[in-house]
Amino acid sequence: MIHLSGIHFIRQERHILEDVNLHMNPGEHWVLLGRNGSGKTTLLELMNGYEFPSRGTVEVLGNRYGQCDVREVRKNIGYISQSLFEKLNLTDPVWEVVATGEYAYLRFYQEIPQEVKERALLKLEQVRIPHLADQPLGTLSQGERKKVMLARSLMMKPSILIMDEPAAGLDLYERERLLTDINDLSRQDIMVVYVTHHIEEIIPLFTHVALIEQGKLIAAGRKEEVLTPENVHRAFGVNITLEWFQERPWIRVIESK
Ligand SMILES: Nc1ncnc2c1ncn2[C@@H]1O[C@H](COP(=O)(O)OP(=O)(O)OP(=O)(O)O)[C@@H](O)[C@H]1O
Repeated sequence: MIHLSGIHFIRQERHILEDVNLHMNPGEHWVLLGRNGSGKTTLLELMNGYEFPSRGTVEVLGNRYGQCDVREVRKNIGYISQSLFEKLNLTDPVWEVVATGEYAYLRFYQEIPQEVKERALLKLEQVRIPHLADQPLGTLSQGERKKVMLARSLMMKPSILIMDEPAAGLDLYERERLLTDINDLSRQDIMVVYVTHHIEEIIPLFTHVALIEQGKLIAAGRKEEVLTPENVHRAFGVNITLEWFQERPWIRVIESK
């Protein structure tokens, strides 16, 4: 599905990604985990074809970037990020914001077909906020806004859904509600790629983890094998113990004296 091979990404003489090899196959759901500035968002931008590597190849859904029409490939990729949210109009009603996801437009300039409106309402039900359909986007809580983004990205039936820190800034309650909706995606035929710095956001849906540190992959593979205290220490520079509870990893920080 997504194959990054021998990726180097150099900008302004800085080696931002160095020899990254990452292969994500059908049936897998991935978390990219690493500190601030480690290169996670850059990896997502390469997968979306918004950036091109200085060296190496990117292949998504059987299409090699540089030899295909990236815009066509993007029609199968949902992307949830803060920068996309900032482009949406806060005065638009929620159902309309969701409906625009159908065509990957930011706004409609003509009447929205009834069938598209109905599908938008269904998506809002799926993320458990049907009652907010007519409210302007700007009146929603941060957690509700993230759910709108999720519903919107599902409108075009993506094969891959890429999320860049969707739970950032949410309180515990809102974060867990959003994670429940994301976990429910296991019932659909969508590969999820999720970026975070928080280990406890690795919900049961996710099968694989890639740990990144200063542009290099420390480890990538099945989550149980990658999430060792040694690897986490290499990625975050913090000593921890890690416990699995209800299929999620939870950490305790060990103070170094
Ligand atoms: N086009 C660019 N030109 C110069 N520097 C860049 C460019 N793109 C990314 N960087 C730098 O590369 C590093 C990695 O950035 P990136 O946004 O990928 O990190 P991240 O892991 O997503 O961080 P965060 O968790 O803080 O969002 C940062 O230091 C950033 O400033």
